[in-house]
Amino acid sequence: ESSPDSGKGYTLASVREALVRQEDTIIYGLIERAKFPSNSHTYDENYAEIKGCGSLVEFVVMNTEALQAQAGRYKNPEENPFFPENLPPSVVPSYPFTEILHPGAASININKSIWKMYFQELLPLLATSGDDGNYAQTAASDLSLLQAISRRIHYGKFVAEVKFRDAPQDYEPLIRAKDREGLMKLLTFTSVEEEVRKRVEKKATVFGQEVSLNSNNGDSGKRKFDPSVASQLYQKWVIPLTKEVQVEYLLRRLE
Ligand SMILES: O=C(O)C(=O)C[C@]1(C(=O)O)C=C[C@@H](O)C=C1
Repeated sequence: ESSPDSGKGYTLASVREALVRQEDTIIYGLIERAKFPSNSHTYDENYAEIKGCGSLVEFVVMNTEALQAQAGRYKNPEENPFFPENLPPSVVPSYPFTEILHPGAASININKSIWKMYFQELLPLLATSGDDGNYAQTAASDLSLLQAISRRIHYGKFVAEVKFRDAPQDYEPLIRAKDREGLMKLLTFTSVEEEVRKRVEKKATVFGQEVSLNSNNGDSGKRKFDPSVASQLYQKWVIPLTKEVQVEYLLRRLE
């Protein structure tokens, strides 16, 4: 058995609880990004003219990640950088994070796909067209939302680990056969996915409403963003990519 045997506190129920809490962070992130219009200069390589960085958002993300790496962010196995190349080492004392994951987990980082999805698919649904000049703030809100989405998707590593520990006899033959389809089927719980999508849409509706003290006005019906964007995000990208991470993790689990 090559796996670390610590991490007994992790159960399928506890990792699902963590996923539920992360929904809040993602929805707040959507609300914060929706506060700004599209601000296309943030993403325009010809606008920023920053050497070696491309667009302003890349400049902000690369430099923020470098600073956060020094402050120890990526010592936590839940965190995965968007630009892992040339990150400076941590300058702070290390914390003994529970080593529940198989070492192969470190080689899984699908942030390139998440980045593409975010800018090509999600942002056009979320941001209304316009320009208010707040490019730095826009880039900062993109980064914190990207980090929340990335953390959730890569949390699939933890989900896969507890599923494997709960039923190694079911997973091992599929892993040895490199049977991606079989693994995908075994780790899928359709009814749980349905619950996740419904809860996310409900949270997006509740968190996104205008709160008024004047009870006569009641709910003005004004929304901070379209709740269906949150459910689409989960249905089309977050859940499928979390499952992809689980398959990738399981394929490395017996190495
Ligand atoms: O809760 C699980 O079992 C997960 O694997 C997480 C998740 C999700 O991404 O929300 C993914 C696959 C399952 O079909 C159900 C839900």
